[in-house]
Amino acid sequence: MNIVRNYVNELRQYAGKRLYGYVLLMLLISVLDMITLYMLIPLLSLIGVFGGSTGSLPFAQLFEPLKGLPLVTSLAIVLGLYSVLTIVQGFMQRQQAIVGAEIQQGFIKSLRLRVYRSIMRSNWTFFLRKRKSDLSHMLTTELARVSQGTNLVLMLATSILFTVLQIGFAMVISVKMTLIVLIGGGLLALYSRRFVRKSKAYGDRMTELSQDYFSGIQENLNGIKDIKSNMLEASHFNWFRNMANRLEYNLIQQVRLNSMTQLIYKLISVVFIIGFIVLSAQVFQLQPERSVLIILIFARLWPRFSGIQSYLEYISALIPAFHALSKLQKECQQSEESYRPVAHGTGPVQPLQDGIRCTDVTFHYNEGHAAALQQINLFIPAGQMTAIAGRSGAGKSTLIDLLMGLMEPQQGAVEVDGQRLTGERLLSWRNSIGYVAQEPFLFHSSIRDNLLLVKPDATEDDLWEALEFAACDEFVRRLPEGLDTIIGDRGVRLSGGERQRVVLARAILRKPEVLILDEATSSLDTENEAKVQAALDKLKGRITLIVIAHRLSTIRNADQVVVVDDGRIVQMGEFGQLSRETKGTFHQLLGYQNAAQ
Ligand SMILES: Nc1ncnc2c1ncn2[C@@H]1O[C@H](COP(=O)(O)OP(=O)(O)OP(=O)(O)O)[C@@H](O)[C@H]1O
Repeated sequence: MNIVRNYVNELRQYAGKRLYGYVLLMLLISVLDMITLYMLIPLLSLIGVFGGSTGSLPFAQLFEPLKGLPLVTSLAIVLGLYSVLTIVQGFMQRQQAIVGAEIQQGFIKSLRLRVYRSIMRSNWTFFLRKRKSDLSHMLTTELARVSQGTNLVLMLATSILFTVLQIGFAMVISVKMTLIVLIGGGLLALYSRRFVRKSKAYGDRMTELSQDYFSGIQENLNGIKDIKSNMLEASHFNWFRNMANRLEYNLIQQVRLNSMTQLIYKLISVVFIIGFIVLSAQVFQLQPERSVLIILIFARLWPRFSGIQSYLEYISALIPAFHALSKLQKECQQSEESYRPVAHGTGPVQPLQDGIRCTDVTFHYNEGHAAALQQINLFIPAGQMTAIAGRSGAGKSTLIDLLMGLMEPQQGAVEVDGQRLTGERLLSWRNSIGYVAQEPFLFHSSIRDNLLLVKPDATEDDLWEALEFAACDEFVRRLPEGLDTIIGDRGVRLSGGERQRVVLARAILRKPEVLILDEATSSLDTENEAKVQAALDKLKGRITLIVIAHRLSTIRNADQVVVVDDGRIVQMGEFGQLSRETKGTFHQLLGYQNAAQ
């Protein structure tokens, strides 16, 4: 129930005055509806039905003047009035539809922006916990369901208002008859609550199923090369078919439920109408014009009434989507970065003076699981090159992530120039870093756009200087449109080595205080690696370099090599010195590599 209240509150807060405008239009349309309905009686009376009498109806005196007029004139007046009212009502309905759509779309846009902003402001640990496909699912399918729900809520409100007004009108015609209908309707609504609950259960199931469907498709498409090369198409198609069957089953069950309640309402409406006619004529002995009017009212009201039930069921099925989005926003808020993000290039930058220090740092990805890093004590001096080496899974990338302030250690501290990495200091620290990840990421856009992303005001010369640094100027010149060549989805049209070099150029373009390379040259051939190596050597002393390298030859010139094994620092020192420690891990790693070459 809370979630419904939250939803309505959010909708009210967003729509503000427009919501009142919408309600006012609803009210006017319903009133006009009643008037046009009421006008049918004098019309029928004029053509001789009810023996020309409407005297027993409320407001009947309004039609008295018509009686003295010739039939054609009075008919023309009534029909003219009827047409004008219907046309005005039509215009109002159009306006109501537009305002409704504005409220619905505007609300969804604001929700979409809020959810996406919350996701963007979340810290790295949040993304480690979440499946990316779940986030895409929230921003697409679940938002679309909430949008659909918003439309239904507005329609439900319209139906409720219409129903209340028509019931009020019916009361004026016959209190007893209306009370009978109300009691019947009330009992039916009570009985129908079970259908609403069942529909909510289908909605919950739909959220789960569509989440699995979405993540499955995304994973399969990401791994399509493996699937094809290992002939796994058939088993993946089976998974897909199974998923499609479950989605189909769930939706059909929901429609079965909804159509069942509609059928019950229809059957009951037949009983009501028959009972009504018998009661009005035989028991309450209503005048024919009153009977016709009240039957007309309820005949039109009943579909609305059953519509309310139908809306309630569909809305209940869509509530889980809003719940899931609210939960996601809450999670994001709990994982919010300690600083407010700023536009790229506008944030503070603080030069690294002394260095980065880790004191007794211990980090677990999951509570209760083995630590990925334990008791790390390390100092990375400013302006020097520090290399991190170790076996696969030793904890090198985890250490880098902690140094960048992407994650916080559960024990110990990471300090930059003696300051903890929180709030403004974290912002200025991140702003000072150029980072090249293991799997370099490029947008589907031109090379120029990919570079300008980090420094929009870079000149042509700046761009080429960065490309030259990363040893990719030659291959970019050879591309059909040079810098303006569009590179495919995540840069797939470039080779692994070319991608790495463009990303390195992008990182260097910012002229960062600290350059962090996580196996950033692993896909380069020997010639290009030597070029990048020479360029990095030139940077020594000017910026702080932190490098993870599998190929140990690339860190020969490092000022300091840190060897990590099983989450601990096992050796630390200068390259030559470590290679001479014959019992050490580093010597072993060197031995494996020499043997492999
Ligand atoms: N997101 C994660 N959740 C849980 N455990 C993780 C996660 N990322 C890494 N680990 C674990 O932490 C340990 C260190 O991983 P890390 O990626 O830091 O190693 P690495 O030395 O960089 O390895 P590689 O050279 O293969 O990239 C590994 O045991 C790994 O399984």
